[in-house]
Amino acid sequence: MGIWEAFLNWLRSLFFKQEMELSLIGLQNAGKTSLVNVVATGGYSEDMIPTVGFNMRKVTKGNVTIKLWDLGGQPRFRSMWERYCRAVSAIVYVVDAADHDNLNTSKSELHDLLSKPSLNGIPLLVLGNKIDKAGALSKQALTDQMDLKSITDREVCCFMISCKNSTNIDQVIDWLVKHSKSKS
Ligand SMILES: Nc1nc2c(ncn2[C@@H]2O[C@H](COP(=O)(O)OP(=O)(O)OP(=O)(O)O)[C@@H](O)[C@H]2O)c(=O)[nH]1
Ligand SMILES: [Mg+2]
Repeated sequence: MGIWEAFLNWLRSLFFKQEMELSLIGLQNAGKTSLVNVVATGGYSEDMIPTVGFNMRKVTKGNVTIKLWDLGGQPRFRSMWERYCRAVSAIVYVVDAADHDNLNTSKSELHDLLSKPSLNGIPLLVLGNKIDKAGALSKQALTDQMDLKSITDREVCCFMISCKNSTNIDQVIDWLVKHSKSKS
């Protein structure tokens, strides 16, 4: 390519660079760290270590750089969720759609978090994970059980995914990219 074209490309990359920061929340074992791995590298493992505290990872998709805060879901880490959600463009809440015993806890933790005034209006993406498992809920059932219809003060979206089989991960990435902010 000519030098002029190269210059234009460079200029374009400056102007169209987007970035976003988001937090991954949800109970332990929901699959948050697995989702980060699938989005970042496409890799999946059964052998996961529970997240202690949090991890930060940067992932680039096209022109968008996404800074991901992957938080621990065990009860002792839940009190810090709110702090890591304050400045984000979106909250991603991961639910194990096949773990019927913990759905109620997952629902109340979500609604508790959203009741914090500091998080007013931040868009929410709810992901029902592990749909490869027999007994995983349908999207409608998850929407009902998580009482998502009662959330009316912000944008709410829900997808059913499997980190294991990479099902609907592209939809998740599309949604995230659409919610990124322009840097310039
Ligand atoms: N069958 C199935 N298992 C999954 C899927 N996604 C994650 N898992 C498994 O669920 C377990 C927990 O995954 P993690 O990603 O560590 O869960 P987490 O939400 O990060 O857990 P904490 O860090 O403790 O909050 C691991 O054994 C994963 O292999 C999926 O789509 N299908
Ligand atoms: Mg984790």
